Amino acid sequence: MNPDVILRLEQASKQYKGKTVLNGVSMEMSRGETVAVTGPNGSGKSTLLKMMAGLSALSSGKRETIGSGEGGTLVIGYAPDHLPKLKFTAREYLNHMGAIRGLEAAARTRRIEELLQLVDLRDRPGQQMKFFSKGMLQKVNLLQALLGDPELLLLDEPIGGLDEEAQDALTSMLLSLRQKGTAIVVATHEQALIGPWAERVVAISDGRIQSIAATTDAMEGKRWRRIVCRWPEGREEDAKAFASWPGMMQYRKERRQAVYWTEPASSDALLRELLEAGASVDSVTIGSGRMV
Ligand SMILES: Nc1ncnc2c1ncn2[C@@H]1O[C@H](COP(=O)(O)OP(=O)(O)OP(=O)(O)O)[C@@H](O)[C@H]1O
Repeated sequence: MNPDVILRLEQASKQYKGKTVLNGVSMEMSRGETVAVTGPNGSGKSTLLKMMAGLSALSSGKRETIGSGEGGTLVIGYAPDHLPKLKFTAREYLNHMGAIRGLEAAARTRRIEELLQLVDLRDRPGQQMKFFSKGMLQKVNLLQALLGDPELLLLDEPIGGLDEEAQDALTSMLLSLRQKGTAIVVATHEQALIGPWAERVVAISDGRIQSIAATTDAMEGKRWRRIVCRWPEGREEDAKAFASWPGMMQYRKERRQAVYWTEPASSDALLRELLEAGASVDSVTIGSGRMV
């Protein structure tokens, strides 16, 4: 595994009662990498995040993680798409979650107060979460994911219910976490949330990755190699599997051709592997900036 890779899914599939909701998904997350997962309702975004979090078992395929926690564990923070309305106050709930994550009492209180400073929760003293608005619950949800100082942060539709001010605060929080080296995956419908902080956008539909693309902001001035090749009939899955090759910036299927944009440092190895795997290369182009 590439030394920066902290999580890897290989041909991961998920079935619920015989119905396939994720089908052969391969993807890697590296330290500090930021990814937005987009796709229509029911396409499998939440399922993908739960599998990445280790909360939902794979029906088939492989999940590997390597982190800097005890014994190489990866410290993951996960915020589901909503929190239930519980009979706890925000502090009680966060304290409870912090204890589950193994934070000792003093550190827990410090961390909770530090995190509460980041969001303007506006709860009343002693107010239980069952009386919280959707936006207030969402803020607590985000904070519980950040409690353990995660190396990988997984946020499922974090923007739902947040007012404009809170959305801006979330974006700047994601940017500063990225600078700190936290890897972030956000499942979202909101284009506004993608641009400023995500480097890659993974589009899924019908339980499969349809494309992986670098965002325009992330591409500014970046150099790439564009490799166009043809795969023999029936090898679509192999063609797509290369989309998660290390250094891959974008993959697109164009009629009978597969087009890969890769970082220059990875392009020779990628070319060799493509040829060895049976693809025939039509062209290699050098470029920078927007990938066309
Ligand atoms: N626990 C479950 N049992 C049975 N089916 C499930 C379960 N969880 C998800 N599904 C099904 O899996 C499919 C993918 O659901 P998922 O929640 O991952 O999609 P999504 O892209 O996150 O959708 P949305 O944008 O609406 O949140 C859906 O058809 C859903 O009904």
